[in-house]
Amino acid sequence: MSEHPLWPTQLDQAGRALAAESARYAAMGWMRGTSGNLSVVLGRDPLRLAVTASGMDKAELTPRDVVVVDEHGAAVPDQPGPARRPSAEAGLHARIARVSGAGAVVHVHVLAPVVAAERWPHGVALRDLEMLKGLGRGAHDDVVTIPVIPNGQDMRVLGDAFEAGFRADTPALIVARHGLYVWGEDLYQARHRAECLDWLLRFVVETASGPVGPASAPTGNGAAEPTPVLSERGTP
Ligand SMILES: CSC[C@@H](O)[C@@H](O)C(=O)COP(=O)(O)O
Ligand SMILES: [Zn+2]
Repeated sequence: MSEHPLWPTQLDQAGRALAAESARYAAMGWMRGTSGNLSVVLGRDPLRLAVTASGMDKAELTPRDVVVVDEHGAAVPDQPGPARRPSAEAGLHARIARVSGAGAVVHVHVLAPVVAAERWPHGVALRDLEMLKGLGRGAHDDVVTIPVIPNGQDMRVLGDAFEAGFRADTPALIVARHGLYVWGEDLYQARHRAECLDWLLRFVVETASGPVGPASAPTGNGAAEPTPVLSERGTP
């Protein structure tokens, strides 16, 4: 018997949405290989999320390739669907959903955030760009700093680092040398934010100037000097 009587219906709806969104991100090249994962909140008391199953081709997910997890990202007993392992990063999804109050969290392996974090490892500052309105922020007279945390495999450590830098008005996080997390009220708001943020981060990466070298003094971007990166064409 399921923990919650609404689960089978809720999970079916969530599974359809998660599979459709995953296919869309995969077609965009943001979920290469088996990378990336998505979640939606099913309930808050106690916290329960439907998260994409681990290690699967995210272009090919079916509505049954989702797992219900708890506030720590652990699969709860008596899942309605087939046995699946939850995303290895479900713990960070749950933490983000709990701390931010978001209804959906998306994690994609898109390149621009990772390149930006390489250049500004203490946070990527964005300002004076119309696309900031897509994050719910001002196009002018506002500086939006996207936090950067180090990569790791322990989701509690990543969750602590996320929470330490969390601001309610900044719905995104870059995990260095890894990828991007964005959240919103639902999967659609989260995607719209992710798309705007990709544009913004591509802009700052492609318009950044200055020598490539070890991180040092702050720059006009409000973060650190660049460290070595490859361009999107793969050249230094
Ligand atoms: C190219 S595999 C990348 C994974 O290690 C991980 O970072 C990822 O995004 C997907 O993990 P998953 O467990 O399938 O949700
Ligand atoms: Zn990942």
